[in-house]
Amino acid sequence: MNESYLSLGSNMGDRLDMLKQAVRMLAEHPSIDVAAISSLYETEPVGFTEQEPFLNMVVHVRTQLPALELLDACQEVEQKLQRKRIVRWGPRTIDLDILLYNQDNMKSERLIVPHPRMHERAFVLIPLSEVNPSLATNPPNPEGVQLWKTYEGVDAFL
Ligand SMILES: Nc1nc2nc(S)n(CCO)c2c(=O)[nH]1
Repeated sequence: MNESYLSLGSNMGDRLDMLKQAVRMLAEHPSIDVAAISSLYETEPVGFTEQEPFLNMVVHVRTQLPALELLDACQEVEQKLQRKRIVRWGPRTIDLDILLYNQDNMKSERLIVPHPRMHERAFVLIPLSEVNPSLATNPPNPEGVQLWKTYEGVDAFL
C-alpha cells in the first residue's frame, strides 16, 4: 500500500462544493482510500496574485496505484470538474497536486515528487502538518493562510 499527500485548491465558483466533489471522486476511486483530510483554509493567492482567494486543503490517501496512475486519477478529477486553466498561474475551478508519494524522490516530464514548490507554500505546509504532524515545518508567510473550517473526519466533510 502506498501513502500519498495531495494538495487541493479552488478559487473559482462554489469553492467548497468543488473541493467536496474532488474528495468524493477520489474516495469513490476503487484503488484510492481517503485516509484523512485537513481543515479548509482561506488563502491569499501566491504566484499570480491578481485573483480571488483560494480555499485550500491537504488530503492523505492510501493507494495501490503507482504515482503516475495516481496523477492520472487526479487529472481526471480536474477534467471532470471542468478545470479551466485559462492562465497558467491563474484562477481554477479545482487544482490537485501530488505533494508526497511514500518517501520517493522522482523527476519526470509529468511529475516531480516531492512537489518542487511545496516548501515555499504556507497554503500547503500548514494543512499538511495537520494531517501529518511529523511533516510540520515553519512555513514562510503564514499570515496569508487563515483557518476557514474544520471537519470531524472525511465523512463529515463529504
Ligand atoms: N493560495 C494559493 N495560491 C495559489 N497559487 C497557485 S498557482 N495555486 C494553485 C496550486 O498550485 C494556488 C493555491 O492553491 N493557493
